[in-house]
Amino acid sequence: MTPSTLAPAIAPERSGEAAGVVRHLGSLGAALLVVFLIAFPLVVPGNYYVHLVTVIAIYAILILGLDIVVGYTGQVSLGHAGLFGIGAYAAAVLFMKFKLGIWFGLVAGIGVTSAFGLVLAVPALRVTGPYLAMVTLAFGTIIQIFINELTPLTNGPLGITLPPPRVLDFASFGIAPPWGAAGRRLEFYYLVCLALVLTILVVNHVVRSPFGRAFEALRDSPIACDCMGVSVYRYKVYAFAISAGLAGLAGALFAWSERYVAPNSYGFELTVLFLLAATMGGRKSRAGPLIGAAIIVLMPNILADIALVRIMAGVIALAALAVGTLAWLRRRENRYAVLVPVALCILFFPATLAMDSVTDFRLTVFGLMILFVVYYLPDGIVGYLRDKIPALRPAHTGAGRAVGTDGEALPTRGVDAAPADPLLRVDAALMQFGGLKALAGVDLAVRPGTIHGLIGPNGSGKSTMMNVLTGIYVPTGGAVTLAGSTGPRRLDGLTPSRIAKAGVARTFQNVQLFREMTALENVLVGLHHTFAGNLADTIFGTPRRRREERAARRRAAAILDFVGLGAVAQVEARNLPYGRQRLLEIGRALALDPVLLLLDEPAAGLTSPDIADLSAIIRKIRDAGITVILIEHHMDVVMGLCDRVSVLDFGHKIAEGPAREVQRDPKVVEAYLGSPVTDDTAQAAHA
Ligand SMILES: Nc1ncnc2c1ncn2[C@@H]1O[C@H](COP(=O)(O)OP(=O)(O)OP(=O)(O)O)[C@@H](O)[C@H]1O
Repeated sequence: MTPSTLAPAIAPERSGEAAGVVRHLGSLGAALLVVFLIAFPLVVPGNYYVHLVTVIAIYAILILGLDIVVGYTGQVSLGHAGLFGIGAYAAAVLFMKFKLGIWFGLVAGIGVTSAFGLVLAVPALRVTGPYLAMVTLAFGTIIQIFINELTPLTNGPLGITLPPPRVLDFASFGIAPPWGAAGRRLEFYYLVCLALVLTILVVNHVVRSPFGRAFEALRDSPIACDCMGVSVYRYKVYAFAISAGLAGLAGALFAWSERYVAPNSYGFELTVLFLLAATMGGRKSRAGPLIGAAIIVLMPNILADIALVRIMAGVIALAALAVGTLAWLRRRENRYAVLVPVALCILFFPATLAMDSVTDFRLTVFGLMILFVVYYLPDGIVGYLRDKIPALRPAHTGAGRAVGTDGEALPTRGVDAAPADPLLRVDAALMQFGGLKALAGVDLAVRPGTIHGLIGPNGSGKSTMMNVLTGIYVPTGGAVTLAGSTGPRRLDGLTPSRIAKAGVARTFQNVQLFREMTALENVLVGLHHTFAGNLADTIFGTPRRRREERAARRRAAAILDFVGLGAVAQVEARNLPYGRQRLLEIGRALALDPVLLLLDEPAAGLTSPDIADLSAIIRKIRDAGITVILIEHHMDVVMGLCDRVSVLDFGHKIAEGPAREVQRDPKVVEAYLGSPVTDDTAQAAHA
């Protein structure tokens, strides 16, 4: 490759050694958690504190699940308190009606809540943003009303009382419990701890799997995710169902922990608390939900003790004063921004002195905490620490893990059509936006194994054609047909993900990478179709799942090498220079094993050396047997690469043929220069 902004190797964001340290830190954290959970009731006796840790662990299970929806897929759910309530009632009703104990309750909690989660997700996840928030909020409210009104099943407002849970049923085996009454009380505590540890393991497996990558990808760019053959809707539903299952598990445990369920325990206030915990702890981490759960469980206890609140308010006020003073003395840029939070933190101290109790202002305190998190801690406590201490950043890509580069970048996928027959046919494509015909009956025939240029002035309909070919737009009229081994297949009307699976990959005019994912992970999303493993394989981390992951990583590394990005495999896409982002988009598209690759202005914004590298890569792609449609404004690129060129103008095809011939076509010259062709203008156009 020629020296260019594409070429200089970027120091990988984190060396393999550092990533190894992170993995060790993660394992160390997990080991410390296990030791803490085992030792806690032995070191700190007393039911009160054991119960406190039990509730923190139960909430953490729910928030770990909520993080999959909120942190990974970027959706908002205000319905998780409702799901928590369903889990609790599933366990409680099972006992009240059939005297079935805790184990049945846990299974029912997970099963019933996952089913409710699916019922909610299937319609709700067709909408996004505020609409999704409203639908899930309505769900939570309806569940609470139902629980209240369905008295024959739920005992209505009176609630259901449960006996102490019997985790190990020694009596059934006719043996006496080997430990005394105090030990029997701890059985439930250790069951909750086990559930928490298993939840952490399962969530780890899920988020590091193709499922987890799909969740992150759909948050970063839903359109690119669909065009990689990963159905955004389907994976949102998966995320919601997994999250609901964990909410159900937490709910069932909570019912047996409190030994009482009542409708008003699962209202809007709890939903707000869960969201506060998920955002304050820090998204996309296992530590974040634990920290968040601890905060929301301990906070009401702290707020109930006014003396403790005053001490804490005093400490916060002093810290805020120090931060504010330093910001002003050092004339930091953020000194105006910190003014309001510093003033609020300082004023909080005299306010606590004036009050006898802050319990009644609990919701106000939580509201202020949410505001604080949203404005000053958007990535939560864990996000803040990761920002300040690079060694804590996640090694979720397995950075540093040896990735073999012996994989084959582009397996030759036989061209199914005979070379003379077109691989892609577009017949009379019509795309109308109101009164505007962006495509007014365009025909196109793209021969296999060629680079077919699609050019035209701005607004002539090129990107619209790309969007029609990839299913982002359903054409108003006409047909799109792709040749295949089983005969021609109509693409118009199919979803983008189905078209992608049929073998049509694309890049975007405005780069659409999965920004928070590394280069390697971006390509792995493109390789999603190579994973046959299902959700059970993912949850249990089966040998098949591990085998597929290893093969995909080898292949992804080979693809990155193919596009010259091997050295930056572990760099997050958002941190790559623009030229490399464009190459990464091409690599990701190649991972789909396409028969047809659509490149939408790949040279836009690149320097001349970058364009030379890019042209070499596009040629290599064609030589590997992949047909390319190239939209490009750089005429030298089009002339140098394209076997045939079609020219659009105002939604009509005005010329087609070999590149050199088309360049001289008077209609083309006129379309580009905006005036009828003369000898002078023709010369100018050729230049
Ligand atoms: N979603 C849409 N809604 C309404 N009009 C649209 C939409 N998409 C494209 N158009 C219009 O269709 C016409 C063709 O746009 P298109 O983006 O396909 O042109 P283009 O040839 O790709 O232009 P450029 O080279 O600037 O990217 C333009 O007039 C554009 O405003």
